[in-house]
Order: sequence, then C-alpha cells, then structure tokens
Amino acid sequence: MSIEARFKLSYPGFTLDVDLSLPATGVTAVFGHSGSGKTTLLRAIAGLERVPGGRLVVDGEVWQDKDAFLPTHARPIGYVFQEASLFPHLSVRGNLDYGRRRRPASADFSSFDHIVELLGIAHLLDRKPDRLSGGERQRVAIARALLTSPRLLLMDEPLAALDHARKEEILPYLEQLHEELKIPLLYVSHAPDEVARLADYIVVMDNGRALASGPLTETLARLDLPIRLGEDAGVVLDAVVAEHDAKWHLAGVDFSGGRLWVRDKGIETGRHVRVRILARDVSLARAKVEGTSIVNAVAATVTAIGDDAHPALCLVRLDCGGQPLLARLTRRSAAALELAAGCAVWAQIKAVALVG
Ligand SMILES: Nc1ncnc2c1ncn2[C@@H]1O[C@H](COP(=O)(O)OP(=O)(O)OP(=O)(O)O)[C@@H](O)[C@H]1O
Repeated sequence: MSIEARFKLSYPGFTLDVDLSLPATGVTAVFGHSGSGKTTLLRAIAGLERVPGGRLVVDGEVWQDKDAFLPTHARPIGYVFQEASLFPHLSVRGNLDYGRRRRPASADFSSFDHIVELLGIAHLLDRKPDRLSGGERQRVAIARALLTSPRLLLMDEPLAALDHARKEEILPYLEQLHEELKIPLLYVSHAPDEVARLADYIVVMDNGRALASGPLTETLARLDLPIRLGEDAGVVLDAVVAEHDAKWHLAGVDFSGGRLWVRDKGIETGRHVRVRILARDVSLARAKVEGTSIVNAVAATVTAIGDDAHPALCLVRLDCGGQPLLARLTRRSAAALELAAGCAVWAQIKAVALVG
C-alpha cells in the first residue's frame, strides 16, 4: 500500500515537480530548506492547491487524476499547521467535538478518551485556547485532527513556533503517536533532530524537487546527500538498551555493529531506541586506539568515499555490522590512512545522541 503523488506546479520563480511513491504507513518526513517546496507539496496533497495534470492515489483510492479531483473537504485528511488554528470561542472540548463531528459515518470509531489520553490533554478540556501554552494548543490541534478519523495525517512544521522547552515537551507525544498510529503521517520539518526522532521514511526536498526519497537510515547514509545536509550529515541507527552503568549515569545500547555508551535517560533495558551519530563526530583509525577519552569505538569497513562541500573534506561511508555510519575527515587524513573501499578501520565516535 502506498501514496502515489505526482504534481507539477509553477509559481513565478518556483516550480514544484515531484513524482513520489511513499509508504502508506509510519512517519514520512518531508525535509528541506526554507522555500524548497515542502508546504506547497502538502497543500497539493490536501487539495488546497489545484494542480492540473496532478495525480494522487492514497492506499489505492484516487483523490486526483486527469478525470477526478476530490475537494479538500472530501479528503479524509487531518491537517496540523505550524500555529494551532483552534476556535478561540470554544473550549478544548468544543474544539475536539468539532473534529469528532467531522468524522465520516463510515469511519472506525476512534475513542475520544484514548486520543485525549494519548495527547495528555484530559486536564485541559474545559479551558479556552487562550489559556493554553503553545505546546498544549498544538497537542489539542493534533487530537482534533485525529478525531476526524483521517486516512492520512499531514503536519506542517507543528513545532516550528515553539521554543526548545515546549518542543521537548511535545516530542514524546509525537513519538507515542508514531507507535500507535495506524495511518500514515507526512511530517514537514526543516529540523534534522525532529526527523531523526520521528521519521521512518524521508523525502528530501530541494528547489521544488525531491532530491531523495527512501527509508530514513539508508537515505541519510547516502554519500550524495550529506553535502546538502552540511553540519547535520549523519545517520540514525536502531538499537536496544542492554545495560545501565549507574555509577557513571550511562546506558549501554546495542546495535548490530556493537555496543555504544550514551547518557542514561532512564529507559528500561530491552527497549528499542534510536541513536543519532553525526559524521563530524566520527573519526577513523587503522588500529584500535588505546588511552583515549573516547569511549565509543566500533570495528567497521570502509564502503565508499565521497566528496564533501569543501575540497579539504571527504565523507567516508562505513559498514558497521550491516548498519551504515558516516565519518567526515579531511582529505589529508584519508590519504594518510590510505583509506579505500574494503579497508578495515576503527570508528571512534565522539558523541552519540539517544533520540528516542
Ligand atoms: N501562492 C504562492 N504564490 C507564489 N509563490 C508561492 C506561493 N506559495 C509558495 N510560493 C513560493 O514557492 C516556494 C516554495 O514555498 P513553500 O512554502 O512550499 O516552501 P517550504 O519548503 O514549505 O518553506 P518553509 O520551510 O519556509 O515553510 C517559495 O519560493 C514560495 O515563495
């Protein structure tokens, strides 16, 4: 099952030109710089932009092609914008009821209480939107969108208007949603940390085109993308919490390439987590290095070496027990180590972030 989206649309000085096949499950991040066309793509999917010649098929159902155009109000979508657009005169409950009433008669009944609990807003039901924090407003907006029983959820930078603390407050709810949600979520963001935490699949937009589209881990490890991702180039790996070192407040997480030590966030042993490793935090050695402050070192094999944005630098892709890693080195270091595809190396990882 998939979402097929083909749109070509021109504004003065900008053309959106995409032909995408996206999974109809999980979270797909639509990632890219400001002005790359992320919102325009979402608006086309929502039917807010009428794109002649466009085609959109969601889970086998044609929403738009040369003979058909389902208007926005007839598309079973939930849309959450950067700023929560709640009705100011209605309480939270009134806003949620509005969503509930929009649910088609044929839709599965999604439990009001469950959605309210999932977003942690039960204690806010009688408040008016002007008495809510920005993060709370967004949680209500997400709950209202879910209550319409959408077949597709669209979120356009839902955290962009929030400060760091509010973002951190809402991200766990989005992660929980990710685990429970049975419908696909297209999540527009230009924040790599959000993408690392939430996405299963990524579409990288650049100047109206999809530069890349694929599963998160393998797409982030592509050597032609990091140049555009710059300082944020890196990979996201799946791992399992294996042990806790209470004395040093560290957790040992295992992935197929070995064990990594991360700051302990109190996540139970056995839980699946994601770790993010930036290319700039990985250095390489031909032999295992002793007497270093870097605690994380894993054996790896060089699979490819690619260009980086500056000619002094290169990106080295590694295979680490079947998982990809990227390292950003100077060309001089790569030459001194005589690196080439197939070389066995030790990857020393200066920073590993537990992202979910
Ligand atoms: N209605 C419109 N008329 C003319 N130009 C438009 C219109 N809507 C968007 N554009 C232009 O299309 C380009 C893409 O805009 P879009 O909002 O899709 O980008 P974005 O990737 O979502 O950016 P941001 O991250 O800043 O929201 C921009 O150059 C924008 O100025």
